[in-house]
Parts: sequence; C-alpha cells; structure tokens
Amino acid sequence: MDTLIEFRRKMQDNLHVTTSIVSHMNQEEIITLIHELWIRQVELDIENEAFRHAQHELENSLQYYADLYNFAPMGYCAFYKDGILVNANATLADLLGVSRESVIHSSIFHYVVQDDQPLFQQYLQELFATKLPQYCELRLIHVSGSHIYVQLESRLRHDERYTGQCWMTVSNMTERKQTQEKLEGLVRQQSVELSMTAEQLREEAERRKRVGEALEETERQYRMLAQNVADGIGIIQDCRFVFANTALCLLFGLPEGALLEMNPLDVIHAEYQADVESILNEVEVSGASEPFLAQGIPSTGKTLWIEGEFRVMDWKERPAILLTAKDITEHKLHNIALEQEQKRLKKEITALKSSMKERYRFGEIIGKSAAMQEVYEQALKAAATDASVFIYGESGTGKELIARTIHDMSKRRDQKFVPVNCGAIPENLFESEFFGHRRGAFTGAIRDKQGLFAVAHKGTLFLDELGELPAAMQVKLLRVLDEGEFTPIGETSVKKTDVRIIAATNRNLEDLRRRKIVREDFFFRIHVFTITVPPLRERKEDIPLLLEYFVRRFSGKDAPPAIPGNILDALQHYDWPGNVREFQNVIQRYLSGQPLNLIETKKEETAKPRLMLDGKTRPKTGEFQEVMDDFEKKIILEVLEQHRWNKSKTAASLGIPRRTLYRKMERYGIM
Ligand SMILES: Nc1ncnc2c1ncn2[C@@H]1O[C@H](COP(=O)(O)OP(=O)(O)OP(=O)(O)O)[C@@H](O)[C@H]1O
Repeated sequence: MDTLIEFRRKMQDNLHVTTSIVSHMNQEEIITLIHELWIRQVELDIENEAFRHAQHELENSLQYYADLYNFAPMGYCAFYKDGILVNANATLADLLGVSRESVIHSSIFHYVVQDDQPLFQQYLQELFATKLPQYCELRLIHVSGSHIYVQLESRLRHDERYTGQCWMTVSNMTERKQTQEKLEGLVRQQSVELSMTAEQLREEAERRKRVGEALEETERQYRMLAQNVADGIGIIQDCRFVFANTALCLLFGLPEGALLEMNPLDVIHAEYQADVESILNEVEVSGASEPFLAQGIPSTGKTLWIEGEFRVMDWKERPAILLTAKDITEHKLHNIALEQEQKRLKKEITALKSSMKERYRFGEIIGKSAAMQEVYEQALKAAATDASVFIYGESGTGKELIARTIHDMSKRRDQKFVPVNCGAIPENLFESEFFGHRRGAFTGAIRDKQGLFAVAHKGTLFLDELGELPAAMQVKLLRVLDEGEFTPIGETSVKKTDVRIIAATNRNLEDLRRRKIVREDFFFRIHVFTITVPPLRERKEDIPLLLEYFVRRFSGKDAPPAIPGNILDALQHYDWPGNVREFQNVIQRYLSGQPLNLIETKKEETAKPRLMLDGKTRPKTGEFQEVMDDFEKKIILEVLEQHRWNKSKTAASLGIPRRTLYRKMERYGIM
C-alpha cells in the first residue's frame, strides 16, 4: 500500500514536470510524446497486470502457507519465556480439544499434566539457558481430561523479529505410545511367559537331569545288581549275548565276559538245542515270557542242569531277549535219584504187596498176623517218604525194630540210624546229648562231644520214649527241625543238620498232648505218619513163628531143638505183658536151661525181687564187675517180669529212678 502512494506521488511530480515540458513542445513533438505515452501506458498496463498476477500468486501462496501451518500434521505454537502462547496452529488446538482462539494467550503450562510439570519446567529452563534445540516427551491434558502423549521439539528464535520467542512443534505420540505400551505390555507379558517358560524349561531340564541321573544311577544299580545277583542274567540280541553277568558266565564255568558275542545255543546241550531255540523263537513272536529247562555245556565237562526264562525287553532301543538262568543240577540230580528211588520202591512195594498176604517176615520183623501185615504196609509207605513217623505200641512190641526197618528201606538207608531213649537221658544233659558241646563248655565237659543231630546228619534219629522229652527240649528240637541248624554248647558257629525223625512211645501221646506234657506245635511237627504196633497178646498166631525164629537165633545150631507141644501151649496161653521182648527173653532163658515160669510171673504184681540163682543159672566166674553186671541184669529182668514190664513200677520196686532203669536196660541189652 505504501508503495502505491509513493508511486502516485512520483507520477504527479512527473506529470507536473511533463506539463511544463509539453508547453514548450511543437505539435509533432507532442504527437510523438503522446504516442510514447500511449505506449508507456500500454506497457504500464501490462506491468500492472503482471503485478496483479504476482500479487494474486502471493496471496495464494500466503493462504497455502497459512493452511500448511494451521493444518500441518503436528501442532505448532509459539510462546515467550512466561509460557503465554502467542501463536498456535489448529492441529495443536484440535489435539487439546479446544479452539485455536482460546489457546492463543493462554499459558502453555495450563496444558501440561501436573505430574509432568517439573519435567516441562526443566525442559524450558534448558532451552532458554542453552538456546539450543531441546526435545522431550511428556503428557498434555485433553479438554476431556484424558492424557495425550506428545513429543516436544523447541527452538529459541534469535532473529530480530521473533527474538526470545520459543517455537515448539508438538507431535502426538499417544497412539504410538499406546501401541508401544501395548507392545511393552505384550513384551512384558511375553517376557513373563518367557521367563516362566524359561523357568519351566529350566525346571524341566533340571528334572530331566535328575531323572537322567536317577536313571543312570538306577541303570548302574541294576547293572551292579545284575552283575552281582546269584542268578545268571544275559541279554540276547541278534542271536548273540550282548550282556552276560558274572553268575551266568560262572554257570558255564567261563571267565567274566566270555559269553559276550556267543550264540546262546552254543552253551546248550545238543539234545536240548532245538527245544531252547523254538522257545526263543516263540518268545520273540508272542512277547510272552517262557520258562525252560535244559542241560548246559559247562567248560568243566560236568553235568549242568539249568532252569531259566526268556522274556522280551528293549536293549539300547532295540528289541532283545532277557535270559535269567540258575543252576539246578543238584536239585535235578536229586530229583532224578528220587524218581529212580521211587520207581525202585514202587517195584519193591508191588513185589512185596503181591506176597504180602503170606508174608511171614518183613526185614527183621517176624509176624504173619493181619495186624502185622497192616504194620508192614504202613512201614512201606513211610519208607517211601521223608516225613516224620510216629510209632505207637506197648513196650517191647518192636517199635524200634520197625523204625530201623523203615530207615533201612528209605533213601537214607546208607546213612546212620541213631536211636535215642529219651527216658534214659538225665534232664540236665538233654541239650548236650542232642547238640553236643565243646570241651569246657560246662563243668564236666572234659572233651568235645558230638551231639545226636550231628551224628544222625542225613540219616534218621529215632526218639524212643518221646513222652519223656521235657517241654523246653521240645521247643529246641522243633527249632532245629524247622531251621535245619543248631549250635553246639560253647560254640558260636551254627551247624547244619538234616535228619529224619521217627519217634515212638508206649504212652498215649494224645493224652500227653491234652495234658500239655507234649507241646501242640511239637506234636504236629512229628505226628505226620503214624503206625500202631499191636501187642503180642492180640496176635498170638505170630507166636509159633516167633518161637521158631528165636530158637534158631539163640540155639546157634543148624538143627534147632524141637520145642515140646506143652511148652508151645504155655507160650500161646500167656498174655505177654512185655510183648516180643519178654517172649525173646523167655525163649533165651528156656534155651539156656531155665524153667519157663510163666504162670508165676503172670500172677505176681507186687512181688519183691527174687533171686533165681540155682546151680544152672549161677554166673560163670570171671571179673567182679562182670559178675555184678550179670547179677544186676537178672534182677532187673525178674522184677520187670513181676511187674508185667511196667518200667515205672519196676523202677519204683527196685528203688531207682526211671531214667536209671532205662539206662541199665539199655546197658544190659534188655531191649
Ligand atoms: N516182630 C518182631 N520180630 C522179631 N523181633 C522182635 C519183634 N518185635 C520185637 N522184637 C524184638 O524185641 C526186642 C524189643 O523190641 P523193640 O526194642 O523194637 O521194642 P520197643 O517197642 O521199641 O520197646 P520199648 O518201648 O521198650 O523201647 C528187640 O530185641 C526186637 O528185636
């Protein structure tokens, strides 16, 4: 505008000069001038037009820049140090949710979130102090109260026109911030998840490590176990041993590791190879475990029987077969021997049975009565087993003879038969008798003594007069029978024993059990097989046979003396309280020339001992002890007869303890 006024004034001056010039000009000159003026006019019009156009262009550009400022994608504002806004674009106003007019002249601090005020103040201080561009991020408040995350970039103007003014661009970061926050949240969450997963992974790894270690340990233990167990263990893969423990190698008499890479059939006896191979194949196909029994080929060349089992398993992630095997040679040979023994016994029994009806003797036992046939049959059955046998019968009926016969027919016949009269053992010596003792184990133990269990090892122990066994001893015997071992007195090491018990009594054992003289457990342990021997008076048909047997035995002649009919009659009519033992003694005495004297002995119950020393019976002269022993034996025999072989009464009558009588009877062979 000022330019136009200036222009007009200059033109008027020019016009005034021109008028004064024109007044001095001729017409031609004036026409030329007018023409020039006209041209000038045209030129000016053109210039004017160009100028107008330029102005228009300028106005357009101005509007464009104003719009560009106002509607720029980021907020702009300007303020002085006091924070009062002198300018702000529409974008900023929109950002704050207010009109542009209300922003201008308001304080910039008004729009900053309270918590971020210190930060903003610091930011401005830096800006005005350093006069260098500054950046920061903070939150502005929208008119709705919500927070807007913004990034500020401020510059301090130095140019003359705007000196001290701060121009600030405000970039809306809210969306980015939210996205960032969301992302951060996600990252945080994923980090947590990740860390949890990592923790889980770590725990899992730890667990796996532990499991691995445990597995390794278990594997080590199993390997150790497999190496050290008594049974042979092998693993077969592709028909080769890939593992064989020490026991398996030893089973075949091979050094450790020698079985590896060997075909298992190579150590099996040719006779059993096909069977074992087919079992192996079957196990592979069915997956079920299969037992087998075969003869092996040990390096020792001895007989080897093995019992084992094949079972499918995985070995180093491939199918394999686990072999467990044990040496049963002893057991097998024992069984074979037993089977042979049983066959032999069966044959014997059949042969015996076929002639049983007319059987007059059974081993050393004489008798053809039906009652004795029954005894023989029972004895045969007992001989075929190893079970305990209990023999009932009156004194002198032949219980020990039967026990001995059972032993002689049993599989133990090559071992000892050890008879023990329980009634003859002093109470305080039971333990020592049965278990033995070491020298000095107790007063009177002047030398080592083997006990009955050691003597009868593998044989038969005949416990006669079992009813005389003290209860405390029954407990001890029971333990030995159950455990198969005992410890001699004064020793610490246990000894093995394997004895068969045959027990006998002339008392009613059932009654003793009821009266608790015999313990229940002990009773049942030995009361497996029972045989009852009938008294002689109930089988008088056996008397002629017994007579013939004893006459032959005691006369010692090829042609035994004939026994008169009246003697046989007397023997038949007597009721034999002392049974076969008494019969045997009577015959022995008769053959030595003494009278039978049966009637007298029968009726005398309370008689005092009588001496029967006539000329014939007087003992031969000899050593004093011999004479005394002969004398004592005769007295005992006579008193036994007087008391019908009742040992308790005989002992009482003789004034000696029963156990002493037993011992004396044993000593003098009054058995
Ligand atoms: N049937 C028999 N045949 C031949 N001798 C027999 C017979 N029975 C018993 N004896 C003989 O009679 C004696 C006594 O037999 P044994 O000792 O076996 O009887 P016991 O029943 O055990 O007697 P105790 O109960 O007194 O111990 C022995 O010499 C025995 O040989």
